[in-house]
Amino acid sequence: MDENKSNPHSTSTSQTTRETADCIFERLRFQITRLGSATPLTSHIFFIFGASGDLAKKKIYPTLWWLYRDGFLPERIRFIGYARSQITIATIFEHAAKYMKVENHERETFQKFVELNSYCVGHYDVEKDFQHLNDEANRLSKQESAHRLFYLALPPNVYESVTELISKHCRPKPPGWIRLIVEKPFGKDLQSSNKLSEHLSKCYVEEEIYRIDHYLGKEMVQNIIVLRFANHILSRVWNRDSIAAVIIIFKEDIGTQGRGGYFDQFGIIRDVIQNHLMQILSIVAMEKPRSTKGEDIRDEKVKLLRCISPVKPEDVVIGQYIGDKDSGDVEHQQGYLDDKTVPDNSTTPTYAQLILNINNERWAGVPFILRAGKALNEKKAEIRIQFRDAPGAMFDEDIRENDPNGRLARDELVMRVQPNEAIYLKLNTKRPGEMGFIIEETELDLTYGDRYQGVKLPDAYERLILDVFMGSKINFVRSDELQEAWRIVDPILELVDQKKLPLIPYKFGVFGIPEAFEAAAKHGYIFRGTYLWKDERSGSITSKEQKKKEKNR
Ligand SMILES: NC(=O)C1=CN([C@@H]2O[C@H](COP(=O)(O)OP(=O)(O)OC[C@H]3O[C@@H](n4cnc5c(N)ncnc54)[C@H](OP(=O)(O)O)[C@@H]3O)[C@@H](O)[C@H]2O)C=CC1
Ligand SMILES: O=C1O[C@H](COP(=O)(O)O)[C@@H](O)[C@H](O)[C@H]1O
Repeated sequence: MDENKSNPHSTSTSQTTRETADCIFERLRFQITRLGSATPLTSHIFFIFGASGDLAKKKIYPTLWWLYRDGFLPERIRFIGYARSQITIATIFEHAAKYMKVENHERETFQKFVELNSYCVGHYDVEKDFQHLNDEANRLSKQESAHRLFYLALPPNVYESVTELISKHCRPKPPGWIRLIVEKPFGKDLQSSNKLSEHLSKCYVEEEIYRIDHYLGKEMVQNIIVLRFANHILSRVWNRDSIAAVIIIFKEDIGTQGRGGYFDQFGIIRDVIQNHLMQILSIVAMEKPRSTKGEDIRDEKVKLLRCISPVKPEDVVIGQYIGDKDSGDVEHQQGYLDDKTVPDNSTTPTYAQLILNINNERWAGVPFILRAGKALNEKKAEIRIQFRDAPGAMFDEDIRENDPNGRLARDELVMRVQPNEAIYLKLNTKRPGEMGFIIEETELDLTYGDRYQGVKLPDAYERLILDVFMGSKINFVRSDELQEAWRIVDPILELVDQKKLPLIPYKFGVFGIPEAFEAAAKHGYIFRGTYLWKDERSGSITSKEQKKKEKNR
């Protein structure tokens, strides 16, 4: 018998899930109105520059749709796409369709959203095109003082002219405000980044600029601050006395997939480490901010970055993927240089590991290892805090008998940013049921999918675009943070660009580069390879199933 039918008070799982999600949305909407900055009745215009491009199609249009669908955007809003391509808004929506994930019951709402969108053709450096865009915006919003948000989903070579012409021709009349969302890369090195910052500061005040780093919008990255500063038990051990090493890992199981034109000019250090991983590092290691205000948090991040010396060449390992001709997977047979958008003899790294030292009282001597690679065996991002060995030799005999490594495993706190967000603490326990002290590794586990069933975690772009509407800058990068992050990697980038560091080839689909593991071990990060994550231990999940699950999320 169907229990739900017989009991009017019971709900089906999907109903419960929907209700949980509704409660969360309701709470969020309340927070937004309380913060008041989205001012629901004032007109807003959201401009998407580079509307014909990849990011716009995959992330920006879908995010705007989800925010609109869930009732987070101001009532009076228009969206205007802008690019050089002679296309229509219909074409843009056709291309973005598969990323929008519109459900059948949402069709009517979606249609309303589509009707709020339009597209303007124009160049990125022609004054009259921007004047025309401004006229069009005024006509559509019927208000010259509508608040305006500009998303620059554009390659960096046009940032300067676009930002100048927006400021010159497309500012709203007061009291309308303007907010400019700038995508990374913010420059190519310290010098070009400073030049861009100087240029922006001539046309905009800092409050108007939102430098987006989408990792700052990820649930687990946002949780680091709470985990660290709302748990006394952790704050006592969060230092060099207890922590042996910290490793922040980014892995992708795809290659450049046709984005080689962009990637080859930047490489993995600029693409991922200088921004996403350095941002994570600064939150993991900063001192406690005075408050949760954006400026207080960013002040602490900058202070921390200032304690890091530029990376030394001996602390760097770089690599480039090659095709694995024996692989059954056609994509894995293609190396980086086989990508048609990559120059034939490119030496751009697709894998890098940098080991940093933070010269302050809390962290001196603790290696911070930043590791990122494309075309590896899995997609994963995580932070591992490895604690020091348990002192005293009490279990030595028992370990020698039972453990091939002859030493106790180190405790490790892992924050899995993606996929399947989780926080788990790896610990040693007595193997249950055994007579003696047979020790095995296990975990205290907070897997979000189990603990928070039915809770929808918004996509990083959803949170960040909403932040811009609300005028919250906590999750955006300040110019001095940016400057410090570039300072740390700048000398290494110079050596990489001059081809002065050995580039290690690795096969598409491998776990990583042995030289990087050896360097991490030499600095004190011990990887035993004996621990199995709970799902792997129980055999309940194979990596293919894991992938499938992730794809369906
Ligand atoms: N794609 C992604 O997944 C991510 C992208 N980003 C960042 O977002 C920004 C946009 O990326 P993405 O959408 O991939 O880029 P695209 O290469 O798709 O470029 C976006 C649009 O810019 C215009 N454009 C492209 N090349 C040039 C050029 N040389 N000169 C002038 N205009 C040009 C094109 O529009 P038209 O010709 O119609 O004017 C194009 O549709 C970049 O800064 C990138 O680093 C960040 C994170 C992820
Ligand atoms: O910024 C970038 O990030 C993506 C990875 O983002 P994720 O949210 O899927 O982890 C990366 O593929 C890309 O090269 C880089 O520009």
